[in-house]
Amino acid sequence: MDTLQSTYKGSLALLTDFYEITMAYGFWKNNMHNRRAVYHLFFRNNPFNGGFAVNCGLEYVIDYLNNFHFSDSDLSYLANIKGNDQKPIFDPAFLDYLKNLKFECDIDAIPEGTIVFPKEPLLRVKGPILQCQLIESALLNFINFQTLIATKAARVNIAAKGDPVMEFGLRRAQGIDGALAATRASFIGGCAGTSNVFAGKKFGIPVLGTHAHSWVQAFDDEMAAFEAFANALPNNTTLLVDTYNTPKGIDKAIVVTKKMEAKGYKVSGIRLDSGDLAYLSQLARKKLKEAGLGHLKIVGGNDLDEHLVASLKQQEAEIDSWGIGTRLVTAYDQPALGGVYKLSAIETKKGHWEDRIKLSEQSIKVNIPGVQQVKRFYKQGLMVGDMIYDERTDLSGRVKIIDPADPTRSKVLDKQHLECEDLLKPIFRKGKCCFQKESIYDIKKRTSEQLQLLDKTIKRFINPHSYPVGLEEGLYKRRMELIMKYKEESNQ
Ligand SMILES: Nc1ncnc2c1ncn2[C@@H]1O[C@H](COP(=O)(O)OP(=O)(O)OP(=O)(O)O)[C@@H](O)[C@H]1O
Ligand SMILES: O=P(O)(O)OC[C@H]1O[C@H](OP(=O)(O)OP(=O)(O)O)[C@H](O)[C@@H]1O
Ligand SMILES: O=C(O)c1cccnc1
Repeated sequence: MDTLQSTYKGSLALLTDFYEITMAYGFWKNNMHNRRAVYHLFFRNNPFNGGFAVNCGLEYVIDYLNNFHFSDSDLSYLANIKGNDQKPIFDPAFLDYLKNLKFECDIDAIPEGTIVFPKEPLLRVKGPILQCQLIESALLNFINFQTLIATKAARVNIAAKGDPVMEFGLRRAQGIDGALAATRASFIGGCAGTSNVFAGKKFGIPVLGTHAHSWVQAFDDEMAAFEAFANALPNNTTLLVDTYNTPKGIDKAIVVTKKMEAKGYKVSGIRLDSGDLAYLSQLARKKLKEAGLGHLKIVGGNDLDEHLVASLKQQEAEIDSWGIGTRLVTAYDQPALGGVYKLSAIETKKGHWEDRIKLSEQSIKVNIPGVQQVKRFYKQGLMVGDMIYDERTDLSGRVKIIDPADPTRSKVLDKQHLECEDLLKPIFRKGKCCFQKESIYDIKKRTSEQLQLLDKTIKRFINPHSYPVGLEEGLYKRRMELIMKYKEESNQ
């Protein structure tokens, strides 16, 4: 299914920052628009002070690029944008050029659900510079948000230790796509399903849920509310027991459940949404067991995140499944990933590429030049290090990776003895998609398999161990030489 276009019908070419279009115009005016360039999309720090991120959002990128075109109404909108002289900024011949523009870049990207780390390219775009530049903002929008939420979901699921986590975020999400994309990313990150029915239909993922406090308030008493709900949905009933008094609510749910079970129905369980979730869930479990209903599931929620879930687990809360909204879909403690898209090489003559960097006071912010690829090394079933290298480099035998932020940190990786794979896979060639779209279930499976390959010291929430990502020695030297060259030039 075409996820993006079926929601946002028509052209999305204007889903960009205005400066991308003014630069495109500048390239065209200077007859540079067909000069080939390479850009990489990457982030600099793991979100949530964690040790990893879950790559997500590529499907939106593919949909967007498969349909990339400027519609007539886009062009007439651009034709009406005026400069300081009150005259149109763009030459009509440029708008004609945009009208006939066909996307023709090569894209390589890391598949969704892959565990990724700072500095490494999640996506590489190579092609006419005007086209590479125009798509920057949309690509960052898709990948930054979904990677952030998939990572949050993975963390919550790690804390839940295999218990199902239901994503309940629609009502607190940042707008429609903030909810939709967050539901998709949460599922990929490990959630079992969503309360968002629109997203459930669109992505083909399970919809789940219980009932609200308003259901109980709508009846004269709680028992009547429970009975009415259980009778209406006898095989899909989870009763919310905390509207008035939780222990009494549990007792009433037990009475109603026993009646339903006597009639042969299967009630799912109860939900707790306030108070001390450890104490109340233990109390509920005791009461349920005493009533012979130990098999009922207890759902817990209320402003939870990975830290509270971990704490509740440590307190031996008797919670079987978790309902999590606000803090998951809004990435409450870190509202943006901060991924960037940087030019790293340009073709100056046919077949001759020149490295490009942007200097910064902070050396970590200086980007990596070249045409990058990422090689991941594995040892005894665990990921042991990632090497960013220039794909034109001949790599034979042992390779050394160096941390660009701290050259004293280096690691020798032996290509002969370690298993390894290149992470960036071909997605578009000359503007044509060459990647078989993956089902959301396969992507979710990849996340869970990849998390198994990651040492537990990297998955912990407090002071996680930092996974080794370094530059291949030759690329490290090239970057340093470029930094020195540009620094010397700017000092002259
Ligand atoms: N045993 C526990 N350990 C740590 N945190 C808990 C525990 N039980 C609940 N919490 C969390 O503490 C916070 C308490 O929220 P809050 O002060 O709003 O209380 P409440 O019970 O929801 O009250 P209200 O009835 O007003 O909604 C929530 O984020 C909840 O998930
Ligand atoms: O706490 P979150 O992680 O954000 O999870 C979603 C919340 O949304 C609902 O509350 P709300 O008060 O909106 O409605 P309700 O009457 O159904 O509880 C639900 O009860 C959860 O507490
Ligand atoms: O079904 C639920 O229990 C639910 C749905 C949305 C938000 N909070 C809870």
